[in-house]
Amino acid sequence: MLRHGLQMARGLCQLLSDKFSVGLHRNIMKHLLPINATGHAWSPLRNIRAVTQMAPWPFSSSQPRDYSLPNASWSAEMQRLYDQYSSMCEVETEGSEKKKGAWRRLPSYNRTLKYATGGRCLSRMLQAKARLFTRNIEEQGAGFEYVVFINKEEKTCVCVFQAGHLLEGPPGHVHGGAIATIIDSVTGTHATYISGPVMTANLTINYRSPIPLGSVVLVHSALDKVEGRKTFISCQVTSSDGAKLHTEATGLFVSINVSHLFGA
Ligand SMILES: CCCCCCCCCCCCCCCC(=O)SCCNC(=O)CCNC(=O)[C@H](O)C(C)(C)COP(=O)(O)OP(=O)(O)OC[C@H]1O[C@@H](n2cnc3c(N)ncnc32)[C@H](O)[C@@H]1OP(=O)(O)O
Repeated sequence: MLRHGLQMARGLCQLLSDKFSVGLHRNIMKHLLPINATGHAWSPLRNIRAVTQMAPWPFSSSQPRDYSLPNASWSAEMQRLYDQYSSMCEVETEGSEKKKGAWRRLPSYNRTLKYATGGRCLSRMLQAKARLFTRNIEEQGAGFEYVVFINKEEKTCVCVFQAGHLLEGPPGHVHGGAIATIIDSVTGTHATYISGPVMTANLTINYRSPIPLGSVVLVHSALDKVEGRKTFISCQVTSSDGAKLHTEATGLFVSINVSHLFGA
């Protein structure tokens, strides 16, 4: 329980770390880290620094898998684009100095908030088996292979996405629902980075040209505006060279108090 709670906390804190105050972290951590290994209440403020800074993973011999890293199923084009954006990311150099780069790769894990109950108690079985929709297929390359990079200065995101054979809709092409899923994931992650915890209120999609199964495409996400609790994002899915437009979308994301996910 502790391991999975901390796993999500690490991802969420990395996502939010540049943007938000300790006050928001306090709210999130209250839900993510309710008890420690000895059953005593955590002090979120006292432990946030340890959680965000801990490395390597202290509670298990194996780190949780970061699905945004390359694997053997990635095509040469996927790898090329990963390398291209990675080369523009900030990197730790010797002596822990950071080389400045506008881009940052976002890590990705296959568990989401473990304690979210949807307003009622989930069974332990369901909690244990819950997996992030896009990261629930064990066979590498069969489903969603993707990595998201965020540009902190331009407030844009790019996702390099390779659609596997299980995402077929029309013969030889990607299912519209799978395209909607990757768009929701990228724009939702982007909105979370900009505004903190959000939920998708509206997603409008125009499918312009089919995406061949197995191909690599780019999902470009841009911030349109923030109005109070509403974050508006627009998105384009293009071929990897940018020449062909596959899909266009706009999304509205509404900021939520995390307790919204806990039935409060
Ligand atoms: C916790 C974070 C974890 C992060 C981890 C990150 C790592 C992992 C990344 C994975 C990334 C996956 C990203 C998937 C993201 C989902 O797929 S979320 C799932 C799908 N979405 C839902 O289930 C949402 C269901 N709907 C709701 O819960 C509620 O309707 C909402 C959206 C929270 C809004 O309810 P509310 O808080 O009561 O707000 P409400 O007062 O109704 O509306 C606020 C404003 O928005 C407007 N509005 C609301 N809905 C609409 C609408 N449909 N159209 C137009 N305007 C609207 C209202 O008119 C109002 O406007 P103003 O009057 O302020 O101008």
